[in-house]
Amino acid sequence: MTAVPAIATVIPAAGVGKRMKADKPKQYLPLCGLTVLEQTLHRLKQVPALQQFFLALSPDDPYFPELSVAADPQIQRVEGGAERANSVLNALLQIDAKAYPWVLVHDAARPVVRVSDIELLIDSCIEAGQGGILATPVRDTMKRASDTAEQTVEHTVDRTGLWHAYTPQLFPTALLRDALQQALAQAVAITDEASAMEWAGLPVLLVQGHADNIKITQAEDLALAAFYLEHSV
Ligand SMILES: Nc1ccn([C@@H]2O[C@H](COP(=O)(O)OP(=O)(O)OP(=O)(O)O)[C@@H](O)[C@H]2O)c(=O)n1
Ligand SMILES: C[C@](O)(CO)[C@H](O)COP(=O)(O)O
Repeated sequence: MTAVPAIATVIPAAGVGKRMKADKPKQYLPLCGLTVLEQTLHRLKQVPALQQFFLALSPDDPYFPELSVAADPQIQRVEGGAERANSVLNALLQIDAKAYPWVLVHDAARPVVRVSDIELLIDSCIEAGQGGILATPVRDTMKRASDTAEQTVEHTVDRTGLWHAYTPQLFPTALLRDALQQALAQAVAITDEASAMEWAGLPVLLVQGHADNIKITQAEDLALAAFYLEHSV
């Protein structure tokens, strides 16, 4: 068993939740008696290797100070950015890469991630000596839409080797920070940490996790997340 080095955890939580169409950002919506964000923090804090959290919040976030976790000394607040990648980079720039040579990034909007999957990701990446992501193979037939006004199929996409990328994503801190900073400086489209590492030509492990690690994005996701929270191990 390889010794686990110190890992900093970044939680992007500065989004507005446009697709949720709710009266507040989705990370603050109620879920099984807590907020979505608190449920996510509860999962992450069950992993002994995760001791220091960098929480990216909107500068004018009025909700977080009302939560009991606002007083948690393990949580350092960081100013969120215009896009998710900017929020993550702002957090990375606050991390001492010598003190925390690895960084795990996990969406606030993914409250049902299994502790066992997080630990599988950590063990797999540290053992391999390279970063990686939780992911699951695509199970549905995938279609590419035509660019006409009506929603029609242009063609079926070969799903061989296609995976859904989830979070957490775990990488060497300095490598991710530098790759993300350079990619954003060159206006590269970055939707997850792995895409910055790929752009920089660095390896990304695919670690198969459970498909119940859903990202709360639209209204129907809340009921599914509640079901998984009440039934997941
Ligand atoms: N500028 C941003 C945008 C998003 N996020 C965070 O990144 C995670 C995944 O992003 P997404 O699901 O897209 O959240 P939103 O951007 O809030 O959703 P939408 O695109 O519907 O507005 C969420 O925890 C969100 O809070 C962030 O920290 N900073
Ligand atoms: C990071 C992520 O959750 C991996 O699937 C996803 O890319 C976030 O995308 P979003 O559009 O910011 O929700």
